Amino acid sequence: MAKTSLDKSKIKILLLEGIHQSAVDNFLNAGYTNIEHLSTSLDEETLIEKIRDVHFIGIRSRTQLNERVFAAAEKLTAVGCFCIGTNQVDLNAALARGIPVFNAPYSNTRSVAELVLAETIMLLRGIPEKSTRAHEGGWLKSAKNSHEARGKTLGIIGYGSIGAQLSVLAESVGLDVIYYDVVTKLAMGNARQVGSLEELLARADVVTLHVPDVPSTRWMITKEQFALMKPGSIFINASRGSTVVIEDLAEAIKAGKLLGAAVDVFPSEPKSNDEEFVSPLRGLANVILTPHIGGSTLEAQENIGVEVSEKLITYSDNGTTITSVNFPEVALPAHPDKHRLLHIHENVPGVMSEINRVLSENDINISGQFLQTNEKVGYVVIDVDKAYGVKALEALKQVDHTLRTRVLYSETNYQD
Ligand SMILES: NC(=O)C1=CN([C@@H]2O[C@H](COP(=O)(O)OP(=O)(O)OC[C@H]3O[C@@H](n4cnc5c(N)ncnc54)[C@H](O)[C@@H]3O)[C@@H](O)[C@H]2O)C=CC1
Ligand SMILES: O=C(O)C(=O)COP(=O)(O)O
Repeated sequence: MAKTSLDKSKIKILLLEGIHQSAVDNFLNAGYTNIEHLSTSLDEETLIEKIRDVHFIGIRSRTQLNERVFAAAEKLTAVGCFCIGTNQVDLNAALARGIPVFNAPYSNTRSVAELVLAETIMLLRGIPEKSTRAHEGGWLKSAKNSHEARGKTLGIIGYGSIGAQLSVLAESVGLDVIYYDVVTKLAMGNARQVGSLEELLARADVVTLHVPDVPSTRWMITKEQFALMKPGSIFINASRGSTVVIEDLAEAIKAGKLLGAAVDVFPSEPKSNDEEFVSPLRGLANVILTPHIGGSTLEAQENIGVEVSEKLITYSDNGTTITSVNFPEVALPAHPDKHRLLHIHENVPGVMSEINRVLSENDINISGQFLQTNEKVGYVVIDVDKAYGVKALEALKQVDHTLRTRVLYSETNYQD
């Protein structure tokens, strides 16, 4: 088993928001036993207190890791977002402290695509309203405003992992698919990319959003965009609540411009299942409201638990940062007979020569070196002979612009 600089039982892991047990099992199997596993998110003050002695934190979309939280997280080594979105994490604050952030870019995409296809069909048939009326003792048997999906046009905004999968599923029930993306994307099946958002809005019977929360998508759908949509069309958002002006959506539905909507994500979401959900969409007919559960299936959550815990374990055991969303990516081989030094520094000229100088001045023999940088940070990994572990780490700590250092001891000569 790989040896880290700290005894694994001293490496504290905090998992929030009901992360799947598969993650806990994975950590335990890898020798990490100091795990706190909570079913909820934490408010900022509690999180700040708790994170002080945490080495690895696992969160989902609800926990905000901002500058204040990072400032308190003195021992934090890496962050795992057990979801796709990383907008809840101040990635620059993490990077400035030499903390890589990982996520699970694919594991819940199918769950979202299935839900959106199901909602498309339900909304085209006016099922939410008919079902609500039946529960109340009413009987809305009518074909008015009810349509088959076959031959209707589905407009997908953001043709990434979710949008592209939805495209394939949608064609299988006879929907014609068009999509708009800021990047030219390979079309699945018979889908066609359109040149502008305006064109997509004007042509689609059902519009669905699958973009990340980035500056270009903030409030990208407002009353102006609803005005461009076909009368009687349907709008779906399972991306982020920051993309749509929700009051404008409520207006478009009340005015009868849209026949229905399904919304899974909101500008403001309850912090826990005990908090009231407040929204201008509440009570509107033919509107499906779901509590941010697009990716919440047992299958997705189990896979995410495995995927992200593996990334954290690999970083802890071996230093590999492949697929990190904010950090220079380095893929590293095993180091059975060498100690491994990890040095994270500000990316300014001269740091590498300084590192090599201090190692050479201390007569430390380098047997392997790996370097990757991004705009702000450099990540260098140096394998050295087993005799030099602690000495070399101390030398590296003296280098100007150092953000963080760690040593991973040789698997054949563990020193705590
Ligand atoms: N409701 C839920 O539970 C879930 C929500 N999500 C959300 O869905 C988002 C999308 O997920 P993926 O498809 O996996 O992401 P992705 O990164 O694979 O795809 C996003 C696509 O949006 C495009 N895009 C970016 N800015 C755009 C703009 N201004 N206009 C048009 N297209 C733009 C990108 O080029 C990319 O093709 C995530 O970022 C996350 O916020 C993801 C999983 C679950
Ligand atoms: O994967 C994402 O980005 C999601 O929005 C899902 O978030 P969750 O893990 O359900 O809090």
